[in-house]
Amino acid sequence: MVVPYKHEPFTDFTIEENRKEMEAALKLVGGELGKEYPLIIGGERVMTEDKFVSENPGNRKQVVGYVSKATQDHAEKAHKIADETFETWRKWKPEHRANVLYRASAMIRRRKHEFSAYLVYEAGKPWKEADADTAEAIDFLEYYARQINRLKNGMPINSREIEDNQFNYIPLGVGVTISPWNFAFAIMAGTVAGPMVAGNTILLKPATTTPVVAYKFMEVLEEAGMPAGVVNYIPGSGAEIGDYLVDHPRTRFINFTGSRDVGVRIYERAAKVQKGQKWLKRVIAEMGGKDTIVVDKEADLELAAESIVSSAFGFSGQKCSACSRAVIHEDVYDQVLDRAVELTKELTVGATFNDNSNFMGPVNDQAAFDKVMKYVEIGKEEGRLMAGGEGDDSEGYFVKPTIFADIDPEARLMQEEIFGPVVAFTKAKDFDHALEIANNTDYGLTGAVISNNRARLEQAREDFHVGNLYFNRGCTGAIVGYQPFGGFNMSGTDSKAGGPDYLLHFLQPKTVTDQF
Ligand SMILES: NC(=O)c1ccc[n+]([C@@H]2O[C@H](COP(=O)([O-])OP(=O)(O)OC[C@H]3O[C@@H](n4cnc5c(N)ncnc54)[C@H](O)[C@@H]3O)[C@@H](O)[C@H]2O)c1
Ligand SMILES: N[C@@H](CCC=O)C(=O)O
Repeated sequence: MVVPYKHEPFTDFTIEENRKEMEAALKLVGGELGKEYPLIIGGERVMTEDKFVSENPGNRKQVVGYVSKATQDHAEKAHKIADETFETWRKWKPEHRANVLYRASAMIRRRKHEFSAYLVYEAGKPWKEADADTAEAIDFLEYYARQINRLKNGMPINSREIEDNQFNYIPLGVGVTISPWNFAFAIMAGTVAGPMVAGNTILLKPATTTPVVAYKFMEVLEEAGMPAGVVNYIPGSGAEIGDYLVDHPRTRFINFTGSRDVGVRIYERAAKVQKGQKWLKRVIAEMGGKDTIVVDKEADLELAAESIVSSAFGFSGQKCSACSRAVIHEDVYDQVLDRAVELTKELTVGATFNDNSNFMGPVNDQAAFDKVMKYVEIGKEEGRLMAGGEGDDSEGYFVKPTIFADIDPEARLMQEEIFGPVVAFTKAKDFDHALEIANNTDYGLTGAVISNNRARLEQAREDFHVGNLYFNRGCTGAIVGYQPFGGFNMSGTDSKAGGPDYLLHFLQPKTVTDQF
């Protein structure tokens, strides 16, 4: 019998044995860098001339891998194979599909640090962040495998004397998973595993800067017993194959995680019924955030400063959940700001593949570096620079953790997703005003309130309009099965990854009445 779900524990790298194991994994993966990777279509390896160069963002000269780039012809072939494979995969017993995920998860757990090492090289993650990403990938596989077992017999409904009514869930068909680079393993694996275990077949288009870790995941799925053609690996550019896959009349659903602009584009395109299309496509689009921590006047101010700093600068602020706005009651504003600045100035920034002591690694690539530095310049015009404000892209893409004070709630720094280590502070005259500012964005993903006043926390529970709300802690770090994750408004369709309803997005209920 399968034991009840429990999330994968994080590794404590202050323990020497763990540190040594991670160093050994980094060495092992270091020896694998620079390889060429093919597409995987129906289990077949297809090497293309044209390749993505996946670089280490902490050392731009280091190539992590050369990854084959799918064309529209490859996408078409993969689509056909996924369509054919659906006819057999959908008939697999749900518990047998779940067994593939249990096996894959066990294999990843045994090679946990190896996967984290890929994330350190390919995404520039600090060890702790890489370890959390790998743990979350394991969690998604374990959790969704259990969830399909919960749904496999449908739901009870009523029957009259002369009939037997049954209500069951069946899969949808071929889905396209389009994943981001920032949780290059967890989100990629979760957005594949959920629909897959539900009986759908998948075309996986991973982010172009982190395709190698996705290839390693494909190898695990295959070794764990996934039949050829169930998940097809087709990295490619958004412009060349992204639109093609979204528009394809045989695409049944799109499971997207990424930026608001791309999510909205996919949503609009998928709404158009194409020639030969027999259904309305489903779109699951989890998008950006502009997340706020509110600090009340009655609050643990040390906790407030620590929560803001860790949520703003963990993984260089490159989380959709990252705190990019701190809204502080005017009575305690200066104290919280000063302490956050002090804590921020203690943080170290540098490469993480050769040094675990750096709190922050690089940002993702040149485009991310340029974007963050552009916002630093905007911030200098919109407010007071209190910490950071500098970047260095000579070896890798490093930006110092940056705090701006006294930013107007309507300013660009308070409204636009930066996706880097920049947080804007603003003053609220009372708690109502703080919530008003917190809700004043197009997004609605995460938020936190630091307060010792129960009535105000309860007020926030009702009025702070975000998909994931936290009290007296930071606003990042949702755990699969404990804090189902997804946002409101322009943060997306609120699919709640890692939640009990998630698989229903990839299933359709069918009612059968047998009259006697
Ligand atoms: N809400 C969430 O759960 C969540 C989680 C992680 C990241 N994010 C968001 O993701 C963004 C960062 O990730 P990113 O930079 O990889 O996002 P992105 O939108 O640039 O890319 C995401 C994916 O979309 C693909 N893509 C680009 N153009 C496309 C097109 N025309 N058609 C189809 N696919 C296309 C990319 O290649 C990539 O695989 C941030 O906005 C962040 O907030 C949200
Ligand atoms: N689920 C992650 C964020 C994912 C988006 O980047 C968190 O809760 O911090």
